Amino acid sequence: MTKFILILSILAIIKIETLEEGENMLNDTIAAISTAIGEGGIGIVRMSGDDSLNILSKIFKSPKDKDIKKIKSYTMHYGFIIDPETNETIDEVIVSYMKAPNTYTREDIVEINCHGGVVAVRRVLATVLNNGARLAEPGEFTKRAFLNGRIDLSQAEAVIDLIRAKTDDSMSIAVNQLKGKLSEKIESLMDRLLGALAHIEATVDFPEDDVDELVINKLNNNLKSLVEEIDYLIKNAETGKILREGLRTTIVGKPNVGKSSLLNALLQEKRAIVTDIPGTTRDVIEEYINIEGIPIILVDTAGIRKTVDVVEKIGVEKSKEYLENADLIIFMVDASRPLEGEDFEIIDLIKHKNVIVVANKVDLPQKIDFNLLKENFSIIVKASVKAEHGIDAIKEKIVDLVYQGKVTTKNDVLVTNIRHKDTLIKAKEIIQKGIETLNSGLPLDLASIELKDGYLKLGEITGDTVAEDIIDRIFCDFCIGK
Ligand SMILES: Nc1nc2c(c(=O)[nH]1)N(C=O)[C@@H](CNc1ccc(C(=O)N[C@@H](CCC(=O)O)C(=O)O)cc1)CN2
Ligand SMILES: Nc1nc2c(ncn2[C@@H]2O[C@H](COP(=O)(O)OP(=O)(O)OP(=O)(O)O)[C@@H](O)[C@H]2O)c(=O)[nH]1
Ligand SMILES: [Mg+2]
Repeated sequence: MTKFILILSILAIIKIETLEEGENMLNDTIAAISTAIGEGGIGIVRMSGDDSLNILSKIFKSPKDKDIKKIKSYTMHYGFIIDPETNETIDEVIVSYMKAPNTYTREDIVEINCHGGVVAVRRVLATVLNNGARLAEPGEFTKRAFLNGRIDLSQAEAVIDLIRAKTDDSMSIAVNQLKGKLSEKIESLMDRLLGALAHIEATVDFPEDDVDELVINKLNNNLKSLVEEIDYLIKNAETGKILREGLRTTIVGKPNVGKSSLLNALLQEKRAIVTDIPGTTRDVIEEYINIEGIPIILVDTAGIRKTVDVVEKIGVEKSKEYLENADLIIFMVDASRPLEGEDFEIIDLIKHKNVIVVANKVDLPQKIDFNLLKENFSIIVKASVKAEHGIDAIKEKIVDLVYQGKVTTKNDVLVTNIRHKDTLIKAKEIIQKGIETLNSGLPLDLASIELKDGYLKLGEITGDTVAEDIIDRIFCDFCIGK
């Protein structure tokens, strides 16, 4: 039992260390513009920290001469921001005050609602900074919410996913994560690991007993089902990543097959120029579309062919670059013509990738040899973009590829973040090693070393057991004012 207690105390120390390191920087009051700059009718300057209300009292004047230091939490007040040095009125505003600890950061928060536009908001921010606040780093408000224990790390990461969500589905996954659904799942896995550890320690404390076969079996079963659950999360993470980041989908093909026509059809607008002249598209066109909740970054490229035209040549090189980074390639061919050299060149470039072949122009007499396509690709859709035929079939194939036959409901816990996925993969490997050790005939407590490591690894997802540099890297990706 003593070792079990030792493990718990190690965990406690790790936790205290992360909190203490954070505390040094938590004393000052930070400020930033929290709304898009120069857009919209109102802009918000937000402060967080002990000094927020005091700073406000230096720069705010209410027409009714209210004592701003005595206002109640969660109330709003009308007045003016005045530069105390020059007595100049900067803006007419409404301010709100939220008293710690029931706030976004768990610190005192003051928000100044100014007139939108670039100048007003920037000058109000400058006044706040001149009177005692420090400019917040990107994500620092949310980082404080994390360091002060209101949310854990995976919840904090969900905040940025929420802001960047491109479809309703990616939004609802982020909201679930913000509400702590992923954390609950990870914590329950960690609890079960701790249970297994306790079990091992209890057994090791009675060395005179033979290690019971039953005990090992039970541990094995528990740990294997734990690994299966981790595996399930890892398997679905590919879908999760696409829902979070979007599916990079590149349309390629030789000139004039109808690539830009397909982009326009999927976008339902005349975005790209379409002509019957081969080599019409010269630059890369990138647009967002939403197919049944899946965010798609759709890329139309210059038709790939050998050309002496300098501009087109650069376009063709770019097309090839985009092929490299695509999650999915839509390879378009002209069904009214036999496959030719340029098609085969492209086939060579893409045959080992994720490809949907679209055989376009089936409204015309067909001359293409489908067997040649089938030799290299398994998904082939016949379409006539001009006759608006086959577009839905293309969308269906995309959805199938993303979900790969798996039905994930909105309430399923879905891992969307690569950091989480990588951490789960590592945790799984460590726990599997633990299972091996457990069954190797070596002393049981050797396995507990690995299981403890697995526990610490899982804790990196919620931030329970995570190094400062990882935390810094996460928050520096945030936008300013969040
Ligand atoms: N004006 C404004 N709107 C905003 C935000 C903000 O900071 N300011 N938010 C910023 O992202 C979001 C709201 N997020 C928030 C999250 C927690 C708390 C908060 O005070 N939580 C308290 C509970 C308060 C209560 O129940 O009365 C707590 O957890 O103790 C506030 C806002 C979106 N809208
Ligand atoms: N008959 C027929 N013509 C089509 C179809 N789809 C596109 N076209 C025509 O084919 C020509 C080329 O279309 P684009 O969409 O510009 O082709 P592209 O592949 O983008 O061509 P580049 O940009 O030059 O590489 C245009 O005249 C289109 O109207 C189709 O399904 N059937
Ligand atoms: Mg084109």
